[in-house]
Amino acid sequence: MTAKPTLNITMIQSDIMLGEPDANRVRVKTQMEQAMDMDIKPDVIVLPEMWNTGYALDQIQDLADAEGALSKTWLAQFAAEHRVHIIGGSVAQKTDGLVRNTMYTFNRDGELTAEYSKIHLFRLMEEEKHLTSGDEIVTFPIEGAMGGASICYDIRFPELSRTLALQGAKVLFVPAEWPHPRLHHWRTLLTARAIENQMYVVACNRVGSSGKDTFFGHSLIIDPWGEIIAEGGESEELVSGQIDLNLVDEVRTKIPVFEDRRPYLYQLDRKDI
Ligand SMILES: O=C(O)CCC(=O)C(=O)O
Repeated sequence: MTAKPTLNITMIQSDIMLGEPDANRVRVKTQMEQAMDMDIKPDVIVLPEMWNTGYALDQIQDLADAEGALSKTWLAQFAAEHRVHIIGGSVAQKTDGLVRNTMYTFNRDGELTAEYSKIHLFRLMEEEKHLTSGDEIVTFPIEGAMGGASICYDIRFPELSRTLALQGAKVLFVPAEWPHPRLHHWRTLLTARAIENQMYVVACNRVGSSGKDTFFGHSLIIDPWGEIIAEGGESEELVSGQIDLNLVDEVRTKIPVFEDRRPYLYQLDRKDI
């Protein structure tokens, strides 16, 4: 399948009710329906991180979606019914007794195209005490091109987005629950990932508060030059923008970073440091 050069993206910059998966599903579904009612209908809908439970980590063993079954079923149905790609943010899901922070993606036929579990767990929020990390780097087809999966804290690890780009990803998707006061880090890291990998970055952050954390939204679409195409405010909203996949090739031709790499010089591992 040849790539559709332009894609309309809508990010669901939602608030999330702590520990209430049923209510969150209803809320997110309503917002997705609003997105499909817009004049410019999205080709791709993107949800935030852990939208089913929020960071209800103390109760996560009981709240996590068993094998992600419920989340997968209704996201697949929505994708097929509305003929839209869905980057399903992430959900807490429990498989074989282990809870992971997992992204599911679907194509317009409602077929599951990828399953990615967050590989870098965020100790500042004690994720590592309650969740099990994924151990696989994941790309997926999207309209004839390739998307790369990452979740929130993952963007602090440039090795991940570089590996995804080397595997062919042209768009990096980043569902997040990123709180104040680190807005400067959010913008800077996302922009850097876009510029250094000459790829689009589509980052959907939640809003609202939970415990001591306030999540600032500012969902972003950034192009391969590092220019901001769309940015949300700090309240619930749909944040939309159009991406042009041809621009990725244009930028990579103009400044051939991938040809100029010297990978054999970058081979340090921990024992060499
Ligand atoms: O890296 C950060 O500052 C925020 C990361 C985070 O909130 C997360 O991974 O859930």
